[in-house]
Amino acid sequence: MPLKIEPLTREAFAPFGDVIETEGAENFPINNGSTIRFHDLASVETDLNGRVLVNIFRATPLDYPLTIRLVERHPKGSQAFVPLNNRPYLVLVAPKGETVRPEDLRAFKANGKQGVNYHAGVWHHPVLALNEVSDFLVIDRGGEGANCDELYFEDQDITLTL
Ligand SMILES: NC(=O)N[C@@H](O)C(=O)O
Ligand code: NI
Repeated sequence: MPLKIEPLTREAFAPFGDVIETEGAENFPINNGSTIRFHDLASVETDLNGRVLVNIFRATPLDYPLTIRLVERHPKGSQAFVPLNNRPYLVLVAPKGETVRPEDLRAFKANGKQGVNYHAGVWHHPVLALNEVSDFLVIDRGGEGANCDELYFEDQDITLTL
C-alpha cells in the first residue's frame, strides 16, 4: 500500500501534535523591538517523574521506496524535531490508540523551516531525513521508566515512495 505524502500544515497535523514554524504563528516584538518572538509554538509534555531533554539527532536518510515496518510512541512525553540544516524531511504518524491500521497512517513532507512536536502517545516513524545526513534539534522526555513502545506491521506492504 503506497502512502500519499501530504504537505505539512498546522491544520492537517493538529490531530498528532504541533507544527513549529513562524508561518501563521502568534508573534510580537521584544527586546525593544530588535527581536520578534514567535510565541508558544508547541506543547512540551512530560510526566511528573521525567524531565525535558534537549538533544541533537544526526539522521542518515533511508533508502526509498521505503517499506514501513514499525511505528513507535512515547507515552510519557512529547517529542519535537526541529531541522537544523533547513532541509526537507518526512513525517509519518498515526493517531493515539492501542493499535494502528495501515489506513490510519498519515505521511507528510516538512519543508526545512518546519519542525514537528508529537504529542505524548502519538504513533510515529523514527525520524526520516531526506537526501543528505540532517541534524535535528530534538526536545523530548528523559527519566525513569520505559518511554518507547514499538508496533510492528507484519506482512503488510506499506511503502513510502518519493
Ligand atoms: N529512539 C529515539 O530516540 N528516536 C525516536 O524516538 C524517533 O522518533 O526518532
Ligand atoms: Ni520518537
